[in-house]
Amino acid sequence: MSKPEFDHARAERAVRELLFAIGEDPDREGLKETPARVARSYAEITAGLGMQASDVLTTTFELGHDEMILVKDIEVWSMCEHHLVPFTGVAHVGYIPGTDGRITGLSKLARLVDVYSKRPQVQERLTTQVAESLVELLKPRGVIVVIECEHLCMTMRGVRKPGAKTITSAVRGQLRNPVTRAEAMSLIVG
Ligand SMILES: Nc1nc2c(ncn2[C@@H]2O[C@H](COP(=O)(O)OP(=O)(O)OP(=O)(O)O)[C@@H](O)[C@H]2O)c(=O)[nH]1
Ligand SMILES: [Zn+2]
Repeated sequence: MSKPEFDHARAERAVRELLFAIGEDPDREGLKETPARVARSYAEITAGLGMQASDVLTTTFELGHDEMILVKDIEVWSMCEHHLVPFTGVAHVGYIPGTDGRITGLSKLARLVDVYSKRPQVQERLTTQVAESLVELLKPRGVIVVIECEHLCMTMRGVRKPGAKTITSAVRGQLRNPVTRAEAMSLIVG
């Protein structure tokens, strides 16, 4: 699949239109550079659209490790696809290597979260995409992904419930076993 290109000129035109729509003057001093800034900012916060999991899950090692590996508290900044405002929190990503004992670099798990969070998203899909790409690319015996986020669309507008957290999980393979799952959850919560 070819990478979608970010169209800066189009984004700038759209921001200029939006400024008109809210009754602002995009040509006034303080706003002159705003369309270009917002376009650059959107290119950055949607950069995951131009990437796929295989771009980041590159380094794998044959370590013969067959116990769970868990990276917790990975910072998440994503964008709610309904309102285009951020949702933010943490992701916990764990897996039990496959029978070949192949593992990946720890940072790659955090990069994987970035691939799927840097785009318009819903939290449920983000959670499943991270889990399923690990299943596909690492062939692990089990995977657990738990994501806890606060959605600014529920905080700064609409229902206005600051502090409300949404928790989603995706569990695959041996981590569905109640004992293994409980061990993973105790590491995440503890
Ligand atoms: N399931 C799910 N819902 C989300 C997510 N992000 C935002 N939403 C919800 O998407 C819904 C969109 O509802 P709509 O009724 O179409 O939009 P709205 O009128 O702006 O809704 P309010 O936010 O209730 O004011 C809202 O209930 C949001 O809370 C997400 O990641 N997952
Ligand atoms: Zn929203």
